[in-house]
Amino acid sequence: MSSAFKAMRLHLTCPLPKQVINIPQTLFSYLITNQRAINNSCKPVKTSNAKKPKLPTTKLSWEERLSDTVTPLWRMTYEDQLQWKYEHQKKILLKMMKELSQDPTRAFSDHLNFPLLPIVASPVRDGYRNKSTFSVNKGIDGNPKTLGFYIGTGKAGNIVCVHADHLLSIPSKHKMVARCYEDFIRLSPLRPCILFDDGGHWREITIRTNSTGHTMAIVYFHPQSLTPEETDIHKAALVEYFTQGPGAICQLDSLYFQETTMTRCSHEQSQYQLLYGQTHIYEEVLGFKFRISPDSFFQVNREAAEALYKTVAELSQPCVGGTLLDVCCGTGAIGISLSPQMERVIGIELIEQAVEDAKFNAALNRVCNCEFLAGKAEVVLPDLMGSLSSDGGLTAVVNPSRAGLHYRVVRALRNHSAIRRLVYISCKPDGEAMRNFRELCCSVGLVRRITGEAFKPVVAVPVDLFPHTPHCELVLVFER
Ligand SMILES: C[S@@+](CC[C@H](N)C(=O)[O-])C[C@H]1O[C@@H](n2cnc3c(N)ncnc32)[C@H](O)[C@@H]1O
Repeated sequence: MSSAFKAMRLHLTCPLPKQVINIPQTLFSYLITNQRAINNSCKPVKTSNAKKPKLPTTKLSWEERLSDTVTPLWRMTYEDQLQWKYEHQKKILLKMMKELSQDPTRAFSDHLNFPLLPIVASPVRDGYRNKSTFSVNKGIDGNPKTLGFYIGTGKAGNIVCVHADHLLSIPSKHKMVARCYEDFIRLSPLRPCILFDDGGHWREITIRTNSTGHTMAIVYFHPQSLTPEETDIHKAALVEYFTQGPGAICQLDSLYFQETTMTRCSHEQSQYQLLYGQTHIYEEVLGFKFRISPDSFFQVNREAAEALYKTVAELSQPCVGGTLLDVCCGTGAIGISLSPQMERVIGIELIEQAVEDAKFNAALNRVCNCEFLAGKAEVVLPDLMGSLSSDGGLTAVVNPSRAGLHYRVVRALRNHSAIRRLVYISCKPDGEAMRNFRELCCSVGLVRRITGEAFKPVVAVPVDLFPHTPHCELVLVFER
């Protein structure tokens, strides 16, 4: 048995403090005072008839199978993980070079003709996530009110929800809140919402923590045909559970509730309702303080995010003094942390709560040279480019989600001749980002209305934000 495997076994046997597993249910009474709410929408959960999923034919336990799904590198030493990721990023860059070399008018070779610097390790390896989302579905014992992560797929109809107590990437506080929420929904007469049209209500929970231990929980709920008054009863029960019931052990600093009929919903589409506690969570990165709203993005590994932002700052050194465009800026972390070395920072972000946070964060840190614009980058940036002064130079840092940048964003950046250096940060460079790399580097005329000089990649640095998983952030610098 490998030492990593032994370590995991140990982890599996003592995942949480005992009192969290044995939640004293007698302390807590579910506050249902409105019988109509029960009659109308609360069919009891039939656990006895629930079909148990088939046991795996292999000798792997469910926990090992989940680890293999969520953190597939967990069996390797961290040094081996870094080596694996480095080689993987190299393969991706080689693929990029191969694609770029297809452009006959550009003299790209199909090998790496720029440096791939050593991978930057995460300062923390276990329990590093500051945000986790636990799903609700049928567990290994068939209980449909099980909180964890999925094995299997909806398409194959073989989803099993496995408790995440043993997962190396998740901190014990998140596991504790998830277990308590599971206990709560098991006490609730409302059914879980496994499929949106199945009439159930309780959905996933997201837990955010900061480095000082503050905890925010966001419960997602499908209202189905409940009236607001009926829903209020269940919100009150949730608050009671986490403030006076067994869930009080979690010491939540804020509890949010979002009623939603969609998989993912912004605050504008359906409000995040603060049920109790503080409105925001705060985090410190590179000496700057950041306010984070429930709807805002924040890098999941704070310590490694510091390493990422330091890397970006070093790679942006040649542009000191000019204007920085922080495209897809979230709560402003990159722009604000780079603001001391820039004359001006302009951030663009889709999520309104994140833009509000970014503006607040600039003021909180007494940073006066940052401004943040709300909207889709593909709408905001093309309009902005014409009015941008190129005095002192113009640099872009882009950090899109997995969907990559819209073609109009790339076109706007390429067609502004003052941008000589562009830093592209991607956690999935072999996905849609690859299309962006082609659009940034293709010769003029190859892509519709791209008239600006082409970029070329000059240096790449992988930064590991996600130990035990195959993912890492790739920082890729383009110049022209
Ligand atoms: C990977 S996060 C990066 C956030 C930030 N750079 C940071 O380090 O915290 C990607 C961000 O892009 C935003 N986003 C997604 N699509 C966008 C779009 N079309 N226009 C502007 N922002 C977008 C997301 O809301 C998210 O905040």
